[in-house]
Amino acid sequence: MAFHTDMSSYTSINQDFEPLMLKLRELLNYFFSLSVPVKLLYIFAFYTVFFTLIYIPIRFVYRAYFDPLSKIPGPKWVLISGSYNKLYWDVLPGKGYGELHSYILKLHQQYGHIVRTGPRWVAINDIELYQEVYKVNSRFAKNPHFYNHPIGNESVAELVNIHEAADRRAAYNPYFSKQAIRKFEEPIQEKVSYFLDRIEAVGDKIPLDRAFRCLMADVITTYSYGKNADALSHPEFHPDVLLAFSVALGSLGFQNTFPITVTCLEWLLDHGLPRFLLPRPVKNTVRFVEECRDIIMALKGKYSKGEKDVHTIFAETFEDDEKSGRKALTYRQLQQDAVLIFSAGADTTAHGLTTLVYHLVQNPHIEEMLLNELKGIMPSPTSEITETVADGLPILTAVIKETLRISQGIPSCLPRDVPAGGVDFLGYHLPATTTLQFPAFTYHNSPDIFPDPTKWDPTRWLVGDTREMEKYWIPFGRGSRICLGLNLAWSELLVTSARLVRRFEMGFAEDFKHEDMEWKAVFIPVTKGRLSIWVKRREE
Ligand code: HEM
Repeated sequence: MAFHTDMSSYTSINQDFEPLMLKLRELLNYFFSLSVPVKLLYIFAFYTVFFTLIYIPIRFVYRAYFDPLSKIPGPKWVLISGSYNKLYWDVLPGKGYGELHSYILKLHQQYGHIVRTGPRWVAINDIELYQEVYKVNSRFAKNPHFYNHPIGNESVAELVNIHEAADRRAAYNPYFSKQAIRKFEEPIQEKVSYFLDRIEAVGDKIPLDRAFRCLMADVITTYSYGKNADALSHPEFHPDVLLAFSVALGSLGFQNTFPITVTCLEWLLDHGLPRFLLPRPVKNTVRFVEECRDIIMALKGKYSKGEKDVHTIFAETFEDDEKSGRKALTYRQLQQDAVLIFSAGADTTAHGLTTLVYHLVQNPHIEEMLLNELKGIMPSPTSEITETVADGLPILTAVIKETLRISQGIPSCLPRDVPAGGVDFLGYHLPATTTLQFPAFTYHNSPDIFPDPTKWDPTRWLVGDTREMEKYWIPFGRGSRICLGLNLAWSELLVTSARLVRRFEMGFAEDFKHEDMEWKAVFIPVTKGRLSIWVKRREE
């Protein structure tokens, strides 16, 4: 069979393209003749136009209509860019900053129990599914993009590998059991006594939120490192160490989005960058991290010489554990855990106590109920109360539970990833690596479970069957990654609030403004301003 080719058509196509090719060649010649900066400018302009007019719109259409998650309801704007979402909620100052939890609550009210909140993010409002995801030995691991801050990505809280995390926690768990904390009661009582004396001496315009932070910092450092940070003796309750910690906390979103900046800073410091060139907050933060590291390394040195007289929760991490096969922690892991335990132990509990006093002052009838309960056990305003006794008091327990519900514990989303094989939730298939969000804020604000949910009302815990409320009460998280310091925090909350309320009448100071108690979620809740109060010792 013969093939007949019509060569004349090829010739005509070539002729059609010739002017175009010539134009293109001219353009290229022109481009190569430009200086380097102008060339770079052109490249930048080309990419900008390509990304905004072609890549982003095509990707958006795919995400909105063809992606496996596209059937899940939710607003469309969140699909434009995951990176932009991160900037909007965690980095850029503005309406969104620290408010993702409340946005998610609104989305549930609008779209239902499951809602798409980003290209790969799905938020869920269903307590049975929460329990499935946050259970002991769950297959849903912590999300590696969220739990990734250069200052802590090797710490126990940011370990995303389930087995590694279980191993590390096994080293710390014995120090955080109820019995272990009870053995430590004396130093807690001592520090609470000093705290009460200090605020009594100040009397008026006490920045109580800061004083609570100092108290918690002193407890956690004594408990963890066997070394008191001595924050409470600071005249304004604002020592450098806590200032540094606030800076580190405030920069978490930035660190997470631009980790390279911290890596560069570390590299520069290791290679001789003079400290005086750093702005004061950064300098303080660097010093804070280094101090935690030095304390922990000194302890390790002592332990390796057999001097084990100092109590430290790090004892099991200094050497290999032959029985379980666990390796000793590296220098960096130890440093990061030292920083983490300090930070996890100070601000969370302090924010809870701040919220407690803020509401108690506004609800004298609850204060009266609590005081009467306490008077039955603490005969004088300066009486102490043990954790064991305090733990059985119904009104005190109700006040703390309601406070942690309102103050949220950690309001951030604490995201978990769908494991290999995907899952079917609420009628939708969620493929592996979908990131699930279950902020406590959603559950603590369920109106069917907690009627009038924004109202601080401890009496709701005192009537009828509270089992359903307990299920929805998740300030410490649940499952294998539940708060490591839960028993310590509970003990601090009980003892501090009981002794504070028994000893003092309290009121807002003249300079206090309610708007100062508005908070944003910077991982944990951070209030806009100070809880400024006066205290007066109650009569015997
Ligand atoms: C009222 C006080 C506290 C609250 C509401 C609270 C809340 C939480 C929550 C919700 C988590 C889970 C985070 C996640 O899933 O990523 C957590 C983890 C953790 N908490 Fe607390 N916490 C408190 C006090 C403390 C204290 C006093 C310590 C002291 C050691 C502590 C140490 C930790 C650690 C190390 C983790 C990480 C555990 C892991 O990832 O396996 N917390 N906390």
